[in-house]
Amino acid sequence: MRFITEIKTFAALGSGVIGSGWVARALAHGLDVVAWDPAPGAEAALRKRVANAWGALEKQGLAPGASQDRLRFVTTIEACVKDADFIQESAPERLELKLELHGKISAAAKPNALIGSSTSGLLPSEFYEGSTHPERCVVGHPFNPVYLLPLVEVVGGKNTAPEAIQAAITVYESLGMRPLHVRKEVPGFIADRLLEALWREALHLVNDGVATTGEIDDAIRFGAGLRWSFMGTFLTYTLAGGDAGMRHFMAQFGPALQLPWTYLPAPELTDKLIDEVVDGTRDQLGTHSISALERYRDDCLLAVLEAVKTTKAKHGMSFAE
Ligand SMILES: NC(=O)C1=CN([C@@H]2O[C@H](COP(=O)(O)OP(=O)(O)OC[C@H]3O[C@@H](n4cnc5c(N)ncnc54)[C@H](O)[C@@H]3O)[C@@H](O)[C@H]2O)C=CC1
Ligand SMILES: C[N+](C)(C)CC(=O)CC(=O)[O-]
Repeated sequence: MRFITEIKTFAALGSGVIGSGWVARALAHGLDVVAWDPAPGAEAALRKRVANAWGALEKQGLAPGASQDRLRFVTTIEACVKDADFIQESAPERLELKLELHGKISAAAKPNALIGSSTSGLLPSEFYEGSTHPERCVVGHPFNPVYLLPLVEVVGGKNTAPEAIQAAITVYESLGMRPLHVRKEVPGFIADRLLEALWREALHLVNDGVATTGEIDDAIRFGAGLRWSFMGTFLTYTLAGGDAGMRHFMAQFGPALQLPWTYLPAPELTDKLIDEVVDGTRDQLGTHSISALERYRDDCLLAVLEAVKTTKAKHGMSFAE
């Protein structure tokens, strides 16, 4: 089967935080977008989110013909997918819901149109179980905000054709993304395994009264967060080993891994902990609205992306390296 990789029409099912991010990215790349979401008021909410992202996308550079007017909102799954060249599902993270939804999506879609799911960690072999032509079904796990962050984890299930993985990578690249093929189908894939470990420890620190949510965020944003935008943990720690590199680093800091610094199992989400986290982040928000902070975040990300791109070029590297 030849899967469609030159896409003109992008279908988005589910238009919450992530679905609307996909819609904004696809529109900015000059595609026609058809969207469906069953919630009352979903179309207005989607158009508002896309409008809030558009300023950042204009600064980054729109493809010729890109326009918010090329978004069409429809009222059925079938109308959303029947003419689509590529389909991206961003529905709630519930296995039963995705299983049922993908049965309907895949039955109505063109047989060679690729189907991607934004799931953060559910297994494609499970939720594509009842799909028609499951060989074209993949996970394309993006990162928020989808319209700016390049990473997309591409994961196949037991029925996914290797050519479909390659074809999905081609499509995501055409949308300006940096696909990472997760070769083994494991819950949480790669990135969320890492992010969730950090998140668990952060919740323990709040629960144990060690730090507020704001202090924990400061511990990230003024330290490791700055270097993570251009260098990952393994290479960073190689440099931290000095001239002897990772071998010296392992000898010096490896034994500390045996000390009980981290808990890993998540704390119980008691009402008290939830209140502390919510109150802490409310203090951090201050008088800023979510959409104002989204625009601030987008401007910061554009600045970081541009700085990393320019600096890599100075060192003879491409952005994707
Ligand atoms: N929020 C995040 O940071 C990230 C979320 N994801 C994944 O993206 C997917 C969507 O998550 P969010 O956008 O955060 O959720 P959300 O709650 O913001 O949006 C979900 C949307 O799905 C709609 N919906 C409800 N039932 C539906 C159905 N049967 N079919 C289609 N749509 C339906 C809702 O009306 C809502 O607009 C999930 O699989 C999640 O794991 C992936 C990366 C990051
Ligand atoms: C919280 N989350 C697991 C849904 C986050 C992601 O999947 C990726 C992200 O954007 O951090």
